[in-house]
Amino acid sequence: MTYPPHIFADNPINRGETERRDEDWILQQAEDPASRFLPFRNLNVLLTDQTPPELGWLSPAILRSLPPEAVWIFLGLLDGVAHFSVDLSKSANTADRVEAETGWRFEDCRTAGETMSGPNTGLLSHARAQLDWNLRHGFCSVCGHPTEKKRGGQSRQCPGCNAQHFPRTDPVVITVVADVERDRCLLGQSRGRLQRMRAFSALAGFMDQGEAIEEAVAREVMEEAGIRVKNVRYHSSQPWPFPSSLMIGCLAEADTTDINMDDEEMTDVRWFDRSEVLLALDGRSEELTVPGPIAIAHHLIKSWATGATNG
Ligand SMILES: NC(=O)C1=CN([C@@H]2O[C@H](COP(=O)(O)OP(=O)(O)OC[C@H]3O[C@@H](n4cnc5c(N)ncnc54)[C@H](O)[C@@H]3O)[C@@H](O)[C@H]2O)C=CC1
Repeated sequence: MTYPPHIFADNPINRGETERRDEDWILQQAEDPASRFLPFRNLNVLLTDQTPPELGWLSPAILRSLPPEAVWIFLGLLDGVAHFSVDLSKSANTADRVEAETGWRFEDCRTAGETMSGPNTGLLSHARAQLDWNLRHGFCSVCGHPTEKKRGGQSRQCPGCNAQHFPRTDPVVITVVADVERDRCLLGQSRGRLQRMRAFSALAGFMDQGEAIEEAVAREVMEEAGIRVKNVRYHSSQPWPFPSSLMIGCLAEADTTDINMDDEEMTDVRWFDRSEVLLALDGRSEELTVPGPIAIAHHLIKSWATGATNG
């Protein structure tokens, strides 16, 4: 990894690719008192009451208070110890009891990413995305039959038609476009979260099928801002588990500079001078607010503004 790891990246776990092929081994690990379970409630994660908080791991005893259909997945091994995640959404009493007995709390994962420290945010993004995928794929998309968890939740299989299903990741390109001649960069405010925060960010959008990264960047910037780009360069990437995106961070140069905004998706698109962007990164600009360090957008903007390149 050439960039200092992003929040939600740098997962320390060994995913146990060989071990997870043995379904009996997984069941044994799920009963081993040394194993650890990370509970989620409505995709909110259990966090400890430390400062900063850490992931709230429980012992396998938690499984005994859950109905047999409760969804749990094998994440992998840390120092040889099996680590799992488990869904408590349908067991409100158990979830309430866990909070009362530990003094810990279930927290929205984005907030968790902002408040935790260290590489365990990578483990959190892995656990959230994989649990969410398993919860959403209880039925076969080919024949409609209920599916079965395989390899500890790394895939699902349909006993009706034998189709195998694997977790999907949705690639999203996100780009800071520079106007090299006038030393400014292009940022936009999309409807929704950025509009509510009155913030501007790098332009982002889901990749289409049959599209290269460079093509997706050019299309998204043209769609949202009406600007043609050249010299698209990859910067770094960030897993973004809401629910299953992979942010592909890029830098590009403007080939044209007249903005023609898509006002269905965007509320504003503007060029910002480097001096204004540097102030905004420090939270000292009256004109511009940019996303915080949890977002790859922040690091792309910073790379451009400070002249730092990556790779
Ligand atoms: N970590 C970061 O720095 C940033 C992360 N993001 C994330 O990137 C993603 C895309 O960003 P935006 O385009 O602003 O998002 P958006 O969530 O506003 O999506 C735009 C449109 O794409 C469609 N869509 C939703 N899910 C899709 C999917 N899986 N595949 C294809 N199309 C889909 C929907 O019609 C939606 O209205 C979002 O998950 C957003 O949270 C966006 C900007 C910064």
